[in-house]
Amino acid sequence: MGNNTNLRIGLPSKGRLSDLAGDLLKQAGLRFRRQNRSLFARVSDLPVDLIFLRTDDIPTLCAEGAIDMGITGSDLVDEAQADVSVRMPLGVGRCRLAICVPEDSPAESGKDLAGARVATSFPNISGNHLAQYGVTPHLVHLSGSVEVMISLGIADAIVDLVETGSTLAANKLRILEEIGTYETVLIQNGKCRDRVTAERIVRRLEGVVIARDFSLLEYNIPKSALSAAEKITPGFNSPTINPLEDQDWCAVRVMVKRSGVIDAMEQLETLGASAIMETEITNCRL
Ligand SMILES: Nc1ncnc2c1ncn2[C@@H]1O[C@H](COP(=O)(O)OP(=O)(O)OP(=O)(O)O)[C@@H](O)[C@H]1O
Ligand SMILES: O=P(O)(O)OC[C@H]1O[C@H](OP(=O)(O)OP(=O)(O)O)[C@H](O)[C@@H]1O
Ligand SMILES: [Mg+2]
Repeated sequence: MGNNTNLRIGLPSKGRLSDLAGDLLKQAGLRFRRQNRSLFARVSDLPVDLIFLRTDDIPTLCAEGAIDMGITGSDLVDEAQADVSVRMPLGVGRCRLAICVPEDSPAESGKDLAGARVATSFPNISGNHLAQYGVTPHLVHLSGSVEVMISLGIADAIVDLVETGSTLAANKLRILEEIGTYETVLIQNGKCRDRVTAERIVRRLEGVVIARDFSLLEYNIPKSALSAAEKITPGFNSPTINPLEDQDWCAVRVMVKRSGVIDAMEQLETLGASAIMETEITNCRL
């Protein structure tokens, strides 16, 4: 282990969030090298140690103070009922938690699950969700491969994560009801060892997460159409507008949601804009 005063951040040691978390930190300028499967890495030039842990242990270990911050799924934070605060969503690892039943089940909602056997890795979330209907199912707590439990005869319904839905289709299951949507988050505990460094980490990650979500759009527009153009591209705060040699025109620089860039470009062109250019940004401070 490193120095006892260094900020400790817990990262998934394996699984689908492991690379996503490591890439985010690297893009945010944290330089580290994880020696083959080592559970610990020191960050260059910052008083930060990275501890590689199981994704589902990170909320509890953060609440207990073993780590000060962590990257994990918000589903796992809720399930662990851990006393941590979510500092920011990280824009990756989006998924839904759903109650699922066989395709040919007559059930119409979670209310129809009274007395049913429900297999899940999320007994707390599932139990609390069904309790709001006054339904207390028999919960079978498993750590994985939950979808197969209905055909094994262990369960009548399951509660599991759904992303594309292909695992459900392969097991001839359908969604009965969605419980919630989740994503990868940065968490922090209340007794953080080094708050100044923790804030620097939050600001750095914010820069990366916002940059991944936005593009920089530049275009020239007749001044007469400027206010209409500003409605299409209002910007993060407000657009930057510069004069052009032709006094009837101006140049605009503005942040635009990446998912809406093509649409915005088409609308601007229709308004009479020219030289419309999208630039990808990798990091920003707003
Ligand atoms: N399709 C998905 N299925 C499961 N989890 C997903 C999915 N998409 C995003 N996630 C997120 O990833 C978390 C699981 O991360 P984990 O590191 O355990 O990966 P894993 O690939 O499921 O590993 P394991 O092989 O141990 O099950 C979930 O809690 C959820 O937040
Ligand atoms: O909707 P989909 O895109 O099919 O994704 C959802 C599936 O992926 C996860 O399983 P995982 O691959 O983590 O296997 P596990 O059950 O061994 O954890 C999850 O538990 C679902 O089974
Ligand atoms: Mg899994």
